[in-house]
Amino acid sequence: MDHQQYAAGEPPLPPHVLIFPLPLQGHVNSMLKLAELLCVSHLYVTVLLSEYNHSRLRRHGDLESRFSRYSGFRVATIPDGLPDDHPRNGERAIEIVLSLKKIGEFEFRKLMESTDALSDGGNRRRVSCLIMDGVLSFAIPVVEEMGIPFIYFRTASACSFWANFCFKEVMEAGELPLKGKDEDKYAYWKKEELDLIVTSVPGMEGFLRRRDLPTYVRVDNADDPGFQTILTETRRTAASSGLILNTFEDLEGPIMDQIRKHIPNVYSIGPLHTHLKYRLDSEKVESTQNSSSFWEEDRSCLTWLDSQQANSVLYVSFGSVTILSKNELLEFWYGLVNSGQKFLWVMRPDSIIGNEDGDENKVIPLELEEGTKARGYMVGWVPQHEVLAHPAVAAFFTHSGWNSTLESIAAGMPMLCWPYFADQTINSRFVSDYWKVGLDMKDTCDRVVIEKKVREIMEERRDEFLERARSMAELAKKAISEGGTSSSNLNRLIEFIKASV
Ligand SMILES: O=c1ccn([C@@H]2O[C@H](COP(=O)(O)OP(=O)(O)O[C@H]3O[C@H](CO)[C@@H](O)[C@H](O)[C@H]3O)[C@@H](O)[C@H]2O)c(=O)[nH]1
Ligand SMILES: C[C@H]1CC[C@@H]2C(C(=O)O)=CO[C@@H](O)[C@@H]21
Repeated sequence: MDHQQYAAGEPPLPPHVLIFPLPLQGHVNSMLKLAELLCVSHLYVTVLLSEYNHSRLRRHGDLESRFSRYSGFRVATIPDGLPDDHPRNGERAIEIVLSLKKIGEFEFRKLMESTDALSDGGNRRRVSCLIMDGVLSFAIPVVEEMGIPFIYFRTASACSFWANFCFKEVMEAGELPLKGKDEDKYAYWKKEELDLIVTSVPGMEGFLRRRDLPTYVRVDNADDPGFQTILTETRRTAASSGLILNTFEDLEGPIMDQIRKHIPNVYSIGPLHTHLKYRLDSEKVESTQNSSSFWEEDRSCLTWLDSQQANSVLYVSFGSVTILSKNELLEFWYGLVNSGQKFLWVMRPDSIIGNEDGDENKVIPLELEEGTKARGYMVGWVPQHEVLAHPAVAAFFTHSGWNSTLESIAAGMPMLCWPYFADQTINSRFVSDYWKVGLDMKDTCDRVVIEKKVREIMEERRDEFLERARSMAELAKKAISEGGTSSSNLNRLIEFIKASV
């Protein structure tokens, strides 16, 4: 126990956890949920955000009001090193990692030294534990010098973490599916070589194909800075006191057993969104419809859903990073309209390449406009948890980001997957071929295929997927309930944090 942290006769100050998510929506969402779970357990928490994202959250989310009931909660900020007009989306999202790798240590050291480890003039204990995003290790030299223990939180799936962890072996086995220099992605997708089974990721030998590997491997040479960064940052996790994953044992237990051979202390504590709701309910804390969105939520979609028949709508969203070319947009649009199904489609304002001047209406053929008026509804950003829980929604057409995948699993919702990049390509393979709760449509963007798959997920095979999705949702519920694996792991994590002061 650190005796300098409280005056004689005063009760000791609570442990102080510093949480640093990679500044992307998908990472901030799940790490803020962990932050709130720790606040509910009366720990002091500081969340470190990038200045850029903090201002977006202040504009569109409800961070301040949501956390105002926790006196031990604070936000701190550092720059991400990118200019304000950097897109921070699409394939360029990796540049956030590369930029922080360059400037992060300097900025983090400055922050920790100038604030005496965020101790607020002695009102708070100095940071006693760091929970760091699993792709960022720049803070580690600083906390090691200060004697602060650290844990990684990888916000992606266990299956993708494990495949990334094995990249070196994949490379040594000659199984890296390198893309030709300047090769167009559609030509690359057609390569038969991508259908070969990967043998060098233990536990996935039977069904993982090269095209299912996380897309960091889709580079023209193994020296690519993005690929190398993911490889080294993932391997570094083994040097930490533990690894937190937003998943649960009944979903990814066998894969986590592989990870535990290298990192014995794995805390699977997901699904975090339902876990948080469960603990807030147990503590009789009102759980508001909280939003940590970087875009304004358009709640009119709920009114539109209210006017639709039960199980009649396909929810379409490709998350916070995906960007589509105008051609891809048209293929999706025709596929959806031609399927004859109702759809609610999230189209972020920044998600179409070349639409910065807001001229999207110029290119929309009349039949698409009419088909959308009759059967569709489009919005910029939605309250996704509420949409997935709405009785009108029958299936989720998703990019297979890990939060969306887990949110869909917890809602017992079948999925049609069109992975865009990163971990999404392996998540979608697990959805279709391991958990069998949906269809994988990777590496194609063709209106005829889209129409066919939409019909399959909405009509022809929905019952089959629904049955498995509902039993998976039950297992997710069991995991976060008292005595469940995620609940016990969260308690174990809190004990670790308390013991490290
Ligand atoms: O209209 C919308 C659309 C999305 N969401 C939320 O935004 C999050 C999106 O996260 P995710 O589904 O994980 O996708 P990305 O935003 O693409 O997340 C990034 O981060 C994830 C976690 O590491 C990775 O799995 C993804 O590949 C990566 O792109 C989810 O919580 C959604 O509920 C909304 O609230 N409203
Ligand atoms: C931009 C990407 C860097 C790595 C992150 C990731 C992961 O495997 O942790 C998944 O998708 C992206 O969010 C991140």
